Amino acid sequence: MNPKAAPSLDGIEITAPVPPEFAEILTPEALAFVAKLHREFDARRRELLARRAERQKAFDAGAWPAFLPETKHIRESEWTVAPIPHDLQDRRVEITGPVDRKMIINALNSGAKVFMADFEDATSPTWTNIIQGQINLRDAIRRTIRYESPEGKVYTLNEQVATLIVRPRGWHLPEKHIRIDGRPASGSLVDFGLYFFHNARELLERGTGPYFYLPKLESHLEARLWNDVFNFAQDELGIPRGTIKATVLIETVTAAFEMDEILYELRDHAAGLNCGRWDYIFSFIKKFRNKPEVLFPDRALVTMTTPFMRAYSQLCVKTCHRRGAHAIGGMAAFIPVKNDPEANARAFEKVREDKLREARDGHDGTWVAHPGLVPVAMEVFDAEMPGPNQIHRKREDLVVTADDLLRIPEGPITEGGLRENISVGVQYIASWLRGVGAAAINNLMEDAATAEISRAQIWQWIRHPKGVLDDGRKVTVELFETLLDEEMAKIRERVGDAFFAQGRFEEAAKLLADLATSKDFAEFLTLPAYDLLD
Ligand SMILES: CC(=O)SCCNC(=O)CCNC(=O)[C@H](O)C(C)(C)COP(=O)(O)OP(=O)(O)OC[C@H]1O[C@@H](n2cnc3c(N)ncnc32)[C@H](O)[C@@H]1OP(=O)(O)O
Ligand SMILES: O=CC(=O)O
Repeated sequence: MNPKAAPSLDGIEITAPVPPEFAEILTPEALAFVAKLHREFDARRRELLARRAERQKAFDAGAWPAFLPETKHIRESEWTVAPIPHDLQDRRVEITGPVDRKMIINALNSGAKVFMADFEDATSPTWTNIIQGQINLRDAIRRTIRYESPEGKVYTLNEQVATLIVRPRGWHLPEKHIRIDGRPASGSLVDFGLYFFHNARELLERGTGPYFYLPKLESHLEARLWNDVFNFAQDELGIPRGTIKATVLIETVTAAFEMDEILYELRDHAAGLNCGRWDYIFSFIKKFRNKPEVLFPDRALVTMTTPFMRAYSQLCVKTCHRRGAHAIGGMAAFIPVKNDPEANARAFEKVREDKLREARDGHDGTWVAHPGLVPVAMEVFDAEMPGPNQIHRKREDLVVTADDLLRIPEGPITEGGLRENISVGVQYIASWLRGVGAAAINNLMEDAATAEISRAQIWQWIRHPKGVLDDGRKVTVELFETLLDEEMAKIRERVGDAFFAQGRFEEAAKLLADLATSKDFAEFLTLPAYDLLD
């Protein structure tokens, strides 16, 4: 791009305030770049979303996902992804977190190898969060970031920090405050475009690069769209193709059948795949919600050792290693428990077990949600993985079939499980509406993906003829509403009247009730919730 040419801002409209510090991100050049991405790719994005809806109709009519016959040659031929840069070779522990200023500093300083800065499920996409997040990342990359807490504690970066990877929003999410040619811009292209425009060169000059996590892909065609976006963006800024490196979250059941194809589409840009386990569970329930055979037990009973989950994570390892890419594990939702040493020790042990299984299965690294968990995961991977990664372990012994990927978990639905889904759903949505996209609830990390599981389960249990509690009661709208009232009373008692009144709990409960009881299943809770956000 010629920096001297005046960018055209025709057709670009910003419907939210732009104070001077936001204007440093929303420069005419950066906005023109985002608009170019939009004009080139938004129609395809919308076509791919329509394709998702068509596929849903086929699942509702009885079809199941399968390994695609038309891409057999990709699965069966030998090829590898392009070489992985030096600072993504060792990814044994990755910490994730929202693009909050203090947390960015804490995460980069945490001792983890990688920090995944999240514009997606850990961030409530208020206008301030999104644009301030870009400011925070810009300053972190240039090492000028500083934060002073209300108590006067000053935060700055250590000499040695984690490698930065950014997760833009998924293809389904709009950015309602930026309209281009009369349409809301894509959240993915806004997050990617602003970050890439402002930072790609700076990152390269500092010896790293523009690295991304790509969420919620449902097919290799969606990966192809990202690849085309990357090529276009690199050409526009005069950066060699292949500079961007992307790790794709395998967090939809349809993507699990297209892991080879996704890596193939992105082969010049692919760094690996990651098992986004919470969204994966959500996707499984969502895609098959209308199938009589599919009914999940309580959320707490579906874990990484449940056969369909284990099958998909093992297939991820095998696929990645055959293609020379990293297979990153997933998130243990346990976080440190304050003021209860026994519960804290149990949480750490759960995380340790989870990471040990991942390391032994062949994963090259894993996710943690909290700096306090970095040493636990690090210790496990240091003991199990002496080299920077274990891509050499090809795991040819593993055979994972379509049936393995589609094995339905079994187990009871309990009143406790229903109550937990209701309580967590309300508390998380209320937090999101207050502008906080990741929250500690009942000593677990909850983000958009975990709340999606909760509300999807309630919806399905109400509708499925076998949605029956282990004490014989059918889950109905009436039972849901009774328990919702009771859980709301408990939340009120716990948080106090004043916070309850201002904490958006009533709106959250209404939204949860709409999501759980409406005839149609909402694709993502963050879409109707976004209408309630500034
Ligand atoms: C399913 C998925 O998509 S997973 C990926 C997306 N989800 C996430 O990234 C969630 C990340 N985790 C978090 O946001 C947080 O850990 C929470 C919200 C769960 C808990 O946060 P808190 O309640 O602040 O925890 P806690 O009080 O124990 O924090 C202690 C310190 O660690 C910091 N901290 C906690 N988690 C993180 C994190 N992930 N990154 C950076 N710093 C963190 C806090 O800011 C706090 O810092 P301070 O002592 O300097 O003030
Ligand atoms: O994005 C991660 C997940 O587990 O979902």
